[in-house]
Amino acid sequence: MSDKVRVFEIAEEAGSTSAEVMQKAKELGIDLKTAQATVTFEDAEEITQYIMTGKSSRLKKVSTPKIVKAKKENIAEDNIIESIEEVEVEEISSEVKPKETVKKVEVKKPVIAKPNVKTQLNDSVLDEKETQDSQNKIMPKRKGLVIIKKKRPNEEVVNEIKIEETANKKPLKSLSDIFGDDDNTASTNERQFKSQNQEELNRQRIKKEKKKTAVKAQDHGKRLDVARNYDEFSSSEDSLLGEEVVLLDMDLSDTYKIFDEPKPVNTTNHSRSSKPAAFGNTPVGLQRGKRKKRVIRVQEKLEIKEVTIPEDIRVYEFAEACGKSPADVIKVLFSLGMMVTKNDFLKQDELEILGEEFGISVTVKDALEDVNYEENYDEEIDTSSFVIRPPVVTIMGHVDHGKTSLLDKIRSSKVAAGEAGGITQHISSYTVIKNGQKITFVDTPGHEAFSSMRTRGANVTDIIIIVVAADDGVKTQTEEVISHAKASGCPIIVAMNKMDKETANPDMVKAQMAEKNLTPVDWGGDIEFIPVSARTGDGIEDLLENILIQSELLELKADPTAKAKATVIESSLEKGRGPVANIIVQNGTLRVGDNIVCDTTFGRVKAITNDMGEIVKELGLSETGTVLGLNEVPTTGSSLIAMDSEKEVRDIATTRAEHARAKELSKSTKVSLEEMSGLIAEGKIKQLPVIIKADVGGSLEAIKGSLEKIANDEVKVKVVHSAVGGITESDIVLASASEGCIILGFNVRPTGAVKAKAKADGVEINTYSIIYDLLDDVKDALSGMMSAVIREENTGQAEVRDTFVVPKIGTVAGCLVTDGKVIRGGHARIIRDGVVTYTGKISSLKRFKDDVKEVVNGFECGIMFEKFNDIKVGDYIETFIQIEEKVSIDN
Ligand SMILES: Nc1nc2c(ncn2[C@@H]2O[C@H](COP(=O)(O)OP(=O)(O)OP(=O)(O)O)[C@@H](O)[C@H]2O)c(=O)[nH]1
Repeated sequence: MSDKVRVFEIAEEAGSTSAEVMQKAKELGIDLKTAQATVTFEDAEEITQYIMTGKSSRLKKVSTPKIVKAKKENIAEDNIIESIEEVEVEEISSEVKPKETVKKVEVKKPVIAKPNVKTQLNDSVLDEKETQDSQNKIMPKRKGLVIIKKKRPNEEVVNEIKIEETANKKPLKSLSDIFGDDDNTASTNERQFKSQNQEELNRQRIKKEKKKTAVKAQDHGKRLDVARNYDEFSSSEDSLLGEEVVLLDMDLSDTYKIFDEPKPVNTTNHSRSSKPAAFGNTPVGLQRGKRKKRVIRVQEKLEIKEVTIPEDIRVYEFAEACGKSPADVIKVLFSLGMMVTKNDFLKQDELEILGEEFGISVTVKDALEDVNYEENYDEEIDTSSFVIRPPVVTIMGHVDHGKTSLLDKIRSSKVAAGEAGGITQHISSYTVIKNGQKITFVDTPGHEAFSSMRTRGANVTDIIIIVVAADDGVKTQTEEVISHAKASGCPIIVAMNKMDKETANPDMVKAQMAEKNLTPVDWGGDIEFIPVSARTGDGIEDLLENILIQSELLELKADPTAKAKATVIESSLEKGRGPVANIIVQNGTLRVGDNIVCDTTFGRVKAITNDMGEIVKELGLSETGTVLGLNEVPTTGSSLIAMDSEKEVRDIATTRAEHARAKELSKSTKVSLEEMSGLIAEGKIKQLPVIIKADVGGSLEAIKGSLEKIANDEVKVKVVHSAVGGITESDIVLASASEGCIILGFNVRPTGAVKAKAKADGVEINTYSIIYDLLDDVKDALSGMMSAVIREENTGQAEVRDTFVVPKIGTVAGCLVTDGKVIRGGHARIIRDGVVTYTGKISSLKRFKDDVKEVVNGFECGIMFEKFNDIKVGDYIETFIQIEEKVSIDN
C-alpha cells in the first residue's frame, strides 16, 4: 500500500481542482507545487477534509475565528429570495474563511403560484469550487438534509448547470478506493459513500444532490437525515430509487437530464412510475415506489412448483395458476410454433410443454372426478346379494333383413307393420318370456344413419344377434354390425332370416360370415348360425333356446335389492308427459319416487311404464320400460342411477351440466391453426342452415349425423339448432334470424299457430316420417345450391385460307369449314402449330357480304373474332358452344 497521494487524486476525491487542492494545502501549511506532487496519506486526508468541510485541526494555528455572513439581498415580495443568511459557524475555532468564500448564494424559494420568479444568481454559484465552499459554511449548522417539497421552476437553471458539470467530471473515487484505507480515516461524507459501496457514478450523483440540497438547506423546516437516508437506500437493491429521494425537489426536466446522461445501465428493477413520481412530486411518490417494490418481492417468493388444473383450461387461467403472465405462456408456445391467444384452451401436449418449460409439475384433474356417479355406484355394488338376471339381447343387421319382423314374431305382435315405411327408426326394447325365463330384446335400426344407436345397443347388451337375410347375404351394415359386435366382446348368434324364401341360401351366408371371422359351429367355428323365418316362425324356438344357453354360460348376475342403475337407450320429449327416458335396468330395482340422476339431468321418478305400455310401480333386473320425472331430456346412452337424496342428484346433475356447458363453449373457441385456415376457406362454401326437431333423441342424432355427412367442396349443411320435441315458435324465430334456414321435423308436426308464424315469417317447415325422404330432400336442396357445371361441346372446325385487313374494323379470316359447322356468336379457339393462341368469341360470320348464323362443312366464310386480329393463314379454328349443366350432390 502506497502512502503517497498525488494532488490530482485528492482533487478527484474531493470533487475539486488540483489548483484548489494546492491552495488549500497551502493554507494548511503544506507546500505543493504541481498537480503531480505527492503528499502523505494523512496530509491528503486533511486536505480533503478541509476542502469538503472547511475544517481542519491544523488551521488552529493559522486561522482566526470569524463569522461568516451571507447577505440578504433582493427579497422581493413576489420572489422570496432565500439566502444563505447569517450562517454562524458554531465551531468558530475550526472555521476558516478562505478569501474567495465570501459570497452570496441566492436561490429563490419555490413560489408555485407565481412561477416567473427571478433568480438572482451570483455567477460564482456556477463555479463548483465556490459552491462547495458555500456548502462548507452551511454544513456545520445543518443537521440533516432538508427535503424541499415543491418544485422550483427557476432553480432548474442552477440544477441543470450543476448536473452537467458533475456529469462531465470523471467518476469520483473514494479515499479508501485510492488509498485502500478503512473508514476511520475517511471524512464523514466519504464514510457515507464507502458504506454504500455503490457504483462510482451513483456516488457522483449522490454527491451532486448533496451539494444541491445543501444550498437549499435553510429553505424549509422539513428535515431528513442525509446519512440515514443514504444508508437506507444504499442497503436496498434499488440504489437509484434512493437517489430519487434526494432529488425530490427536482423538476422533471432534471430527471430526464440525469437519465439522458451516458451512464451505466441501472440493472435494478425500476418501476416506470417511480421516476417521475419520485422526482417531480412529494414523498407520496416515494411511498408508492417503495410499496410497489415490496409487492414484487412477495411475488418472487411465491414460486409455484406444482399446479393442479382442470382438463379444459385457457391460457390466461393457466398463467394465473402458475403465477406467470399470459404473455409468458404465449411466448413459450409461440417459440414452438404454436399460435394461441390468451383465451384459447390448452391441449394436453401444450400443458406438458409449458410445465416442463416453467419447471412446474402440472396435474390435470378430471373435472368430473367428484361427480362421477357411475364409477361411485360401481364401486359400491354388493356382490353378496347377486342373483341370476335375464340376458339383454340386441338384434342388429342390415336394413330390411327382418330384425323387427323377427322380434315381432317373438313377441307375437305386429310392431313392424306399425312403423313408418316399415323401417326401424329408433331403438325398441321388449322383454319376452321363454320357458319361464325372461329375455330382453333391443331392436336397433339397420340404416347407416343409426350407427351410434347400434353402438349404444351393443354397449348395454349381453348377447348380440346378427340378422342376415338368407336371400341377400352380408351387406354393408352387416359388416358394420359385425365390427360393433366384435368390439363389444359379447357372444354372437347369427340368425339367417327369410329362410322361407326360395332364394334363401344359408351356405352363402355362412361362407360370407366365415370370411369375416365368424365361423359357424358346424364348420368348426364357435358361432351359432340359426336358420329362421320371421314370416313363418320357423327356427325361432331354436333361436331363443340358444340365447338362454349363451346366457347361462355368461352367468349374468346382479343385485335386485340395490338402488337402480339403468342405461337410457332412447329419450324423447312428450307432450303432457315431459322428458321420457326409455331404459334398461342393469342393476337393482327402479321404483316410482326414486331420486334419479342421469348425466346432466335429474329428477324424481314420477311414473314407470313397462315394455307393454302398462303403468308399473317398478322395473327389475334387465327389464325395460320408460321413466317419467327427469327435468330434461337425457342423452341417450347415459347411465341413470337412483340415489338417496334429492340434493345429491341435483348437485351431481348441475355440476355435470355446468361442465358440459363449459365444454361446449370451449369447443366453439378452441380453434387450431388448421381449423382456422379451414374456416377461412369455408367462406367459399355455401351452407344450408337447418333446424332439426325430432320425436326421439336417437333419431335426432342419426339425422344430424347423416346431414353433416352430406357435404362437398362447395356446399354443406349447417345445423343451426337441433332438439327433441315439437316445432315451436322460438324455432321459427331462430330460423328467420338465419338467412335461408329451413326447419326439418322428424315425426313431429307444427301446430296451427306455429304454421301461421312460419308463413308470416317466410320460414319453410318440412316434416318427415321416413329418414330417407328427409335426407333426399336435403340433398336436393344442396344440389340446387351448387353451381352449374359448364360443359363444352365442339360444333365444328374451319381452316384459315386467307386473311383480309379491313381498315378500322380488323382482320377477317377467309376460312373453309372442314368439320361440323361454325356458328355466329359461338366460341372459338385458334390453333396455330398445335398451340391454342386465342380463345374467345366469333363476332362476325359472313358468307360473301352477307351476315349468316352458321356455315356448314364444305363452305367458305369470313370470320372475325372479338378483340383479336392476329390471324394467320394456316391457323385452325375450332368452334364450340358452352352448355350449363346442373349437378347433384351425389355426383
Ligand atoms: N319372406 C320373408 N319376408 C320377411 C321375413 N322377415 C322380414 N321380412 C320382410 O322384410 C321386410 C323388412 O322387414 P323388417 O322387419 O322391417 O326389417 P328390419 O331389418 O327390421 O328393417 P329396418 O328396421 O329398416 O332395419 C318386411 O317387408 C318384412 O315383411 C321373412 O322371414 N321372410
